[in-house]
Amino acid sequence: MTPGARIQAAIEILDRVLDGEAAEKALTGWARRSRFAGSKDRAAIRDHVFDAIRCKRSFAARGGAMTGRGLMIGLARAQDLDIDALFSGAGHAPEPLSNAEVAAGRAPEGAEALDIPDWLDPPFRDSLGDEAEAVAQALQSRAPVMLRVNLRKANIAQAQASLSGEGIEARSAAISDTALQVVEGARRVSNSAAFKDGLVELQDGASQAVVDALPLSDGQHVLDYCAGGGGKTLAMAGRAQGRFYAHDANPGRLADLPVRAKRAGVKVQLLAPGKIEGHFDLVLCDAPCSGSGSWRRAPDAKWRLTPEKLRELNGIQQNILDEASRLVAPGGVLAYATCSVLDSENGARVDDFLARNGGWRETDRRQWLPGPEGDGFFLSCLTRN
Ligand SMILES: C[S@@+](CC[C@H](N)C(=O)[O-])C[C@H]1O[C@@H](n2cnc3c(N)ncnc32)[C@H](O)[C@@H]1O
Repeated sequence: MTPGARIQAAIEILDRVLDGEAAEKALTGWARRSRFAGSKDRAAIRDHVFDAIRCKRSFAARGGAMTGRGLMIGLARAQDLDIDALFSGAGHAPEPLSNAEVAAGRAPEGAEALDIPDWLDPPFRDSLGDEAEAVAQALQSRAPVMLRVNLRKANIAQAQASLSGEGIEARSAAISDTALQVVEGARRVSNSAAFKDGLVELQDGASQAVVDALPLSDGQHVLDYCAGGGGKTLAMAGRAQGRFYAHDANPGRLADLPVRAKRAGVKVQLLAPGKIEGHFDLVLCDAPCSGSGSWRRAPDAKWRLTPEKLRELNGIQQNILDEASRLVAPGGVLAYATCSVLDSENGARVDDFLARNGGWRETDRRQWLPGPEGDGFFLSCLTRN
């Protein structure tokens, strides 16, 4: 496909996304209908689509319309691409710009320029203070591809050597001593021997840093209360020799965990909702949240969040803290984490829990902002007296 034809494909996919279809579904549907497209075409189109969703407001302003075509004109202007060459009308490229389109478009301003919804601008700024603009800008760009080295199976150097043998270059990252940042060959990772043999997992750097910060030690009974796919369960099991349990309100989410645990060479026991017995030394609640710290990876979530949905999430987070706190042994730790940068999901939830419950003290609180090696994350460790 020519660069122009890739732009036309992105326009068609974005029109579906603007009509309400999820980005991944729109991309998959397009790929299924377009067997002629090679893997490089699909990757380039995916990049265009995700770049445009991350910067939907600012690109629409620059491009003069909130349409697939407007977004791609905005992208071409923002990224200083050759518009006449891309919008040539030749072959499968989009039609040249009309005089009205050439005249349309303006520099975005304020929250629009930062690609933050207007309603969210005040709580976003209140939560992040002087860092708000830098964080919004970080959320406008692509996320790094990060791996976690499974220390049960390899050290950093061994994992790097194995990856390198398959054309994947990865450098160690300051955010965690298990983290590698892939700098070349990212698309080959999931088919590599290092991945299939359990030496590495795909995991964001800040997710790894959160696990590094947990008070884990050998022999503990550890419950991952909101385990989802089990990324953090496996990261914890990679760090210490203990008994690891995974639970999720939606047990279907745990479906892949047994296979992943086997690949990683660790044991994890799954616990069904309502079937948790006893107390644990450490209970991790990686709570459902807005995902605002990881909007680079899932940018449509940024535009779907509403004040009502955020309030609903705050209620769920409060209930999870209450439920999980009952499972912590005396002297044990309740670790509350989100991949959000919004205070209503982070510090405010913990403060509310502490105000309503005696017998706990906060022994750690940390915030990671979206950066070159990781997403935004929050962690609070509450120790039970
Ligand atoms: C942020 S995700 C977890 C991601 C996972 N820890 C990982 O690292 O891959 C949050 C999870 O919480 C689960 N969840 C939602 N409400 C819950 C509840 N009341 N109790 C337990 N889990 C819940 C969701 O099904 C979802 O899988």
